[in-house]
Amino acid sequence: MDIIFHHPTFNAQQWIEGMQQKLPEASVRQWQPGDNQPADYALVWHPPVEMLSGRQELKGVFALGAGVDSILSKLQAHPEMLPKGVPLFRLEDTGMALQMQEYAVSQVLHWFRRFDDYQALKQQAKWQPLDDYHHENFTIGVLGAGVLGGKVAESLAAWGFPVRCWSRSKKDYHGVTSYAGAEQLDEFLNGTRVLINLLPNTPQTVGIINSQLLNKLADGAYVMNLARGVHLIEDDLLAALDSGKVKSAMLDVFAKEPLPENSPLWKHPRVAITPHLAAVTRPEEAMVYIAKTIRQIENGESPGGQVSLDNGY
Ligand SMILES: NC(=O)C1=CN([C@@H]2O[C@H](COP(=O)(O)OP(=O)(O)OC[C@H]3O[C@@H](n4cnc5c(N)ncnc54)[C@H](OP(=O)(O)O)[C@@H]3O)[C@@H](O)[C@H]2O)C=CC1
Ligand SMILES: O=CC(=O)O
Repeated sequence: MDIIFHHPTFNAQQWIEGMQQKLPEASVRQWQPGDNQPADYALVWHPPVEMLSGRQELKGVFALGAGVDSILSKLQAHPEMLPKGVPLFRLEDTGMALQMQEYAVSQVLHWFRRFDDYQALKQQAKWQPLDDYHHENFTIGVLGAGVLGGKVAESLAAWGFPVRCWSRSKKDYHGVTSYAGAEQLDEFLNGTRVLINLLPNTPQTVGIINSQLLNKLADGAYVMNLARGVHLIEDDLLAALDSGKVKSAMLDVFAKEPLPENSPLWKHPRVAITPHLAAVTRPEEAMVYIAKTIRQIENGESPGGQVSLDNGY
């Protein structure tokens, strides 16, 4: 079995040795331009078109992340990049759900305990106890209730918050009210105080967090974007922050990354920023998952994690 690997920043040696150890029967190599020797599987992130095109012999391509938007958008321009019938897999959880839970829970508690307000008071050397917020007025809405959104929603429900989620199909997560489809989006938004985005980037979800949507949230809402920058219209968020409709935002992803130095988001006192690391690929967990999936394919089973090219996620 031959496996080729390409990632613009990961330590290729670590991945080659790790995969080799997990699949001793495999021969794993870092793909180099000009290498068109046969391969059974490809592990990729931002793959050059020539790495995959024409490789009809592939039994699977593995995206080394959860979101496959960058691969799918490249496929639009170069459909030959994924030969017909070759399945595309992505990482499901592999340690990312826990990271997303840590990120979301810590920030929700930060807002709920009004640490942002106390930080602002501290700047003025003001000793001033504020009114408590109450769980019943702190409804959390998670946009996108898949592998990551579902786990985030459940972890926040465990803290006693009213939690709801929105997805294409109905969910049954513990302590979480499920809304599904475009027809239930308004109901989901109505009363949502904290909006957390974990949708995939698809033509249906681009620009979904816009003025219209923000205006449907509870007054003084909080917005956390953990999915993709293109989901959020940044100017609409800034307007909602300035009007007071949105009280604070925590952003991990941006329409343009790295976020340009002249973006007004940097200087906004009620916007917190992290550089797209809410949940990163953990090599060891990812390799265990990929090796298991490869074994399932080799045994003729149908593993999970296959991307639907029709749905775009
Ligand atoms: N900032 C970061 O560091 C990271 C960001 N991400 C982002 O998080 C995203 C989510 O990952 P993951 O949870 O694994 O993905 P999943 O595919 O498991 O979940 C996606 C969810 O979105 C729902 N959804 C998709 N399209 C629509 C739509 N049009 N309307 C309503 N709901 C929709 C799906 O509904 P249904 O269940 O019904 O299909 C599903 O619940 C990734 O695509 C990636 O962009 C991921 C990792 C790290
Ligand atoms: O943003 C990261 C991913 O895995 O998707």
